[in-house]
Parts: sequence; structure tokens; C-alpha cells
Amino acid sequence: MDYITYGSEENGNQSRGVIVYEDKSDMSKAAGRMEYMSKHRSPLLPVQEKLAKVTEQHSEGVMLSAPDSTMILTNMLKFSGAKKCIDVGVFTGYSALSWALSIPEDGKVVALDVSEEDASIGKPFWKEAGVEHKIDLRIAPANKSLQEMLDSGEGGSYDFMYIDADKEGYDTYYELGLKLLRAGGIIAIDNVS
Ligand SMILES: C[S@@+](CC[C@H](N)C(=O)[O-])C[C@H]1O[C@@H](n2cnc3c(N)ncnc32)[C@H](O)[C@@H]1O
Repeated sequence: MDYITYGSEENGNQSRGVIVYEDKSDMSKAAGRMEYMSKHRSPLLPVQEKLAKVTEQHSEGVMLSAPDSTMILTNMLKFSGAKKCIDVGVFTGYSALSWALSIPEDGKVVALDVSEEDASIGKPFWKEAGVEHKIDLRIAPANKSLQEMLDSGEGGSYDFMYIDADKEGYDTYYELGLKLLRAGGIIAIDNVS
């Protein structure tokens, strides 16, 4: 995870800003920080551990969102009282699971991916965690799903968006995200250094 941006000028937010969270030009410092976080963060829930382990066996298991980075974001979701989230790039469902665990019972995660097969790996874990009712999985290119959400009048209503999919699509996802987020909402973007 590299940048976190807040809100949208279009939605009237006054406090838009960018935090550079990780400087990949100095990997030794980054590795030190990751080691510190791994040692001092709260433990993962057993269901998160299990899904992470299953994902590691996947031929593209390296795509799994880093549990340490994900945990920072889940804390932000809890502190900010987020209810409505968008997960762009589901893979085996680890990030969607983490957001769903961090929002209230009536919250929702709209989870977007093109691979039904990979996303289906996560479904039993969503169920085991008791959060499957919060996750609305949509299998289609994310730009199409995001545009449909805007067209159906959901602009300015989301609290949080996590972008972790095809890099070519990031500009589009970001721009559509700015329209879908409420003022003060958060967009977190993975791997953009
Ligand atoms: C790095 S993985 C996501 C990892 C996931 N966030 C996690 O928690 O482990 C990237 C995902 O983006 C998906 N993807 C690629 N192109 C896409 C597109 N155009 N629209 C939606 N998802 C896409 C891939 O199928 C893949 O599952």
C-alpha cells in the first residue's frame, strides 16, 4: 500500500490530502517498518489466517493483500465509522473479508473482480466469519461496475474504497471512486510507487 487519499473536492470535502505511506525507494527501511508492524499488530482472526494460508497455495498467491497493511486500513475503517466500502480487486477475498469484519452489521462491501473462480475461494471464509451478507460480489470489469453504481445514483455515498486490481485501470477507478465517495471518504491504493 502506498498512498491514501482523503475525500473528493467534487463532493465538497475541504480536507483532501495525500499521505505517502511507504517509500519503496528505500526497501531496507520499508522492511524494517513491516517487521515492526508484524511484531506489534493485533493478531489476525483464525478465519483470516486460514484464508491467507489457502491463498498462499494459489499459483498467484503473491497477489494476496499484505495482512499488515490491511490491518492498518481496518483500523481506519473502525475509527472513521465506515459502513459502505468498495473493494476493487477481490482475488480470493482477503481484503473484502477484512473490510466486512470492520464495518457494522448493516454495512456493505461491494467487491469487484473479473474472476468468479478466484473470488469463489473466499466465499466459504466469508460465511465462516459471519459476514457473507455484507459482501456484494460483482463479477465484471471494475470500470463497468463502478460506472453502473454511479448511474444508479450512488455517487457521494461510499466511505472507503480499496484499489488493488489491474494497474492500467487505476486512473479510471480513482476518478470514479472520487465520485462515489462521500466528503471525507478514504481511497487506499495498493502498489503505486
Ligand atoms: C492483487 S489481486 C487482489 C488482491 C486482493 N485485494 C486480496 O485481498 O488479496 C488483483 C485482482 O484484480 C483482478 N482484476 C484484474 N483486472 C480486473 C478488472 N479489469 N476489473 C476487476 N478486477 C480485475 C484480478 O482478477 C485479481 O483478482
